[in-house]
Amino acid sequence: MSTAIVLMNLGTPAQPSAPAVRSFLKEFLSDPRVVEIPRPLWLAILNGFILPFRPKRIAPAYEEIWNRSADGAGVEGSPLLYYTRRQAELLQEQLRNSGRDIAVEYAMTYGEPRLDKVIADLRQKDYESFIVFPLYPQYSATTTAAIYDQVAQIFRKSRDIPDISLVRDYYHNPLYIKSLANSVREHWQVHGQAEKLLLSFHGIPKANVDKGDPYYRHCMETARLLAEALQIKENRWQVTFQSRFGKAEWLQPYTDRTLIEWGKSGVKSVDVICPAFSADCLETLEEISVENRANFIESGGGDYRYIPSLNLREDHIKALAAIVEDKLPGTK
Ligand SMILES: C=CC1=C(C)c2cc3[nH]c(cc4nc(cc5[nH]c(cc1n2)c(C)c5CCC(=O)O)C(CCC(=O)O)=C4C)c(C)c3C=C
Ligand SMILES: [Fe+2]
Ligand SMILES: [Fe+2]
Repeated sequence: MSTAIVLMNLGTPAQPSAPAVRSFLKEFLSDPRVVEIPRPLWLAILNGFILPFRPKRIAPAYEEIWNRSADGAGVEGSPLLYYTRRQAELLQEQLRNSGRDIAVEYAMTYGEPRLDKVIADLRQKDYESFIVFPLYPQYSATTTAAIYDQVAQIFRKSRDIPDISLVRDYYHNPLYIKSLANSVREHWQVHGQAEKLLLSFHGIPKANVDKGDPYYRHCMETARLLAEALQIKENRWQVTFQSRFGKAEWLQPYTDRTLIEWGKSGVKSVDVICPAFSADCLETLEEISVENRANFIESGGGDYRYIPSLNLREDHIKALAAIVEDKLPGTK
């Protein structure tokens, strides 16, 4: 039976323009998995207060990061899309090198390429078995479950459903942790070790965790495993949560406030890593590398150094290959 893998990430606007950002945000923020406010109220807020203003404010930030991939490839487009496409190509190569002739494609939860289209194309080519692999190491209903919903929706009307499996999370995978640890050590070799290591995860509303989303636990466990691999003392690292959206309380402590406090209290240097992002994107290249750098330095902090996402690192691709191998028919 021929198996195909579909790597998935969140999605990104087609262009760094206000209309393209608006259509991306409309699709993304209309998903009830992403925002759990009662539908009629939320749609009124989204259409009346968010979509008329946010795209104009965010489009210049997308314009800033467009093309800015860490490997300097200068490929036109969104870094998230670029990295996901290259991750798929490299994962296919990696699997071929270990004797597995498997197709690896990619899709986005919102925007293009769409999962339904990618799966339909693969079925046309006679693939009968699929592994859908969300590139979110830590599970959250806001991200991973949204992909599960799409998979269920795609096959809702099929009589003959293919063999399909999904990767739920991989925050505890030893090769993922090793790859994070290697990236920090390599960064230290070049820049030296900063006074603090900040592990900034994308936030979600606190209420989601209170209602049972395991995301917070997955983030804390990722941090513990990484600190253990790096053998750093507890007072040298801190977990924070970034990208707060709206007025409700999100997971704390917040990245921006922590960096401002550290700046004010005279922290001389900080290394920042974002373990929830398998690829650099707006949230790392702009919010972390630009906005939060300014927060730290303008409040009196010293050196601010961003450690890139795992992106196309060889050890990252090997970790992804090992996770896939565990899911392949006959191996588990
Ligand atoms: C509104 C609620 C949001 C939740 C919940 C959320 C969870 C969440 N998101 C990611 C990963 C990414 N988010 C990205 C951008 C982004 N996220 C939100 C909102 C929520 N995210 C918005 C509105 C945006 C768009 C930018 C903006 O308007 O501020 C991205 C980057 C996309 C890109 O084009 O580069 C990623 C990746 C995770 C992992 C997560 C929960 C765990
Ligand atoms: Fe997000
Ligand atoms: Fe953001």
